[in-house]
Amino acid sequence: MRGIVKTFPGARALDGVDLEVRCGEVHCLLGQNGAGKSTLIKVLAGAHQPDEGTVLVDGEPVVLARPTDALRHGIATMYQELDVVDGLTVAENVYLGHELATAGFTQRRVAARRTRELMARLGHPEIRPRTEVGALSAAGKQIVSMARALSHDARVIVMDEPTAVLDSEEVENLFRVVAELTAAGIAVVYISHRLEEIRRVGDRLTVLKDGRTVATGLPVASTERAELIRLMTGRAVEYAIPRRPAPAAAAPVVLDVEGLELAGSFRDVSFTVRAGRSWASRAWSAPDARRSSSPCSAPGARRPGRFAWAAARCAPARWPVRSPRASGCAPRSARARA
Ligand SMILES: Nc1ncnc2c1ncn2[C@@H]1O[C@H](COP(=O)(O)OP(=O)(O)OP(=O)(O)O)[C@@H](O)[C@H]1O
Repeated sequence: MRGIVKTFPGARALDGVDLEVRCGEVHCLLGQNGAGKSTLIKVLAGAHQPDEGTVLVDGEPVVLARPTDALRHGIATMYQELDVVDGLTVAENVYLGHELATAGFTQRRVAARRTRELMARLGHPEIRPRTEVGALSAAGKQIVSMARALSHDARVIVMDEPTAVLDSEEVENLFRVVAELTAAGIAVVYISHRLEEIRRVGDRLTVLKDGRTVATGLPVASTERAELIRLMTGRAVEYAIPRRPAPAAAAPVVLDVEGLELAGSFRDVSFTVRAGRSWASRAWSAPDARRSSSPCSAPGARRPGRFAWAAARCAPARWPVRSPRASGCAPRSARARA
């Protein structure tokens, strides 16, 4: 992609972006919110038309006027907001928009067989072709979306925040699939905000800021984290994440949680938070600490600090949560702090 410009009313989303992706690499696309990543991949997917710039496939300029053009050139996109149809079966979703040429019953049988093969390749043979997609978890729907990308014989697969809906085991499976795809020469454009993940999975990276390419083709392995933050924010790391003065060791406890449990979601979570401290959760990395479908998993509740309070408000049976008042702090300021 060369010199891509895209303007919306009131926003110049892309202001001359360059991106070069090679066969068999994982090319990570980084940038803060609003940097232009989604707009760029929508141009690549044929969903947006650029105002200026060129897209080249194998060195030849192509026009991606609609999503089917992108697919024809082997570019498939898995969007963050899962684009599967709940009321259709897995096989119908995989072949949606490019139904097999054979008719009726034969078509359904062939689609089912190929879908089974794709699911086995993706490490999920338990996802049956005739299952209705609405019955699958978010992670299952993502696998269907990936199977659809593979069914197009894609040469470039764009993954927009693919791990956002996955737990740690499913993330490992995704990384395995990505390694298999790249070993077969398929290029993956990988968008993520998680720098550790990029470090694990990526080969090269491109950083966008305010609709411009600020770095492209950097090797992931030798690019320091601090450099990435500087490129994304335009500021050195000490300014992007200012140092906080260390809290006094004897600072009062504002929140004290012991043996927190929500059946099927997490167990035995204990922590205390002292005034002036931030608290980083380890709960979500515990083997059995999975995302909950309870009200505790409401947006924001996954953020560790708020999680503590959101969980406290859900109040299941076994929660010896000691109130800030008991530890001698004014509840109001404690709540504000948390
Ligand atoms: N359809 C639209 N109409 C108007 N402005 C838009 C539209 N789509 C994107 N923008 C604007 O373009 C800029 C780039 O947005 P974009 O969604 O591409 O960023 P992003 O890097 O993907 O951010 P995020 O990580 O939050 O998804 C933002 O200022 C956004 O508000």
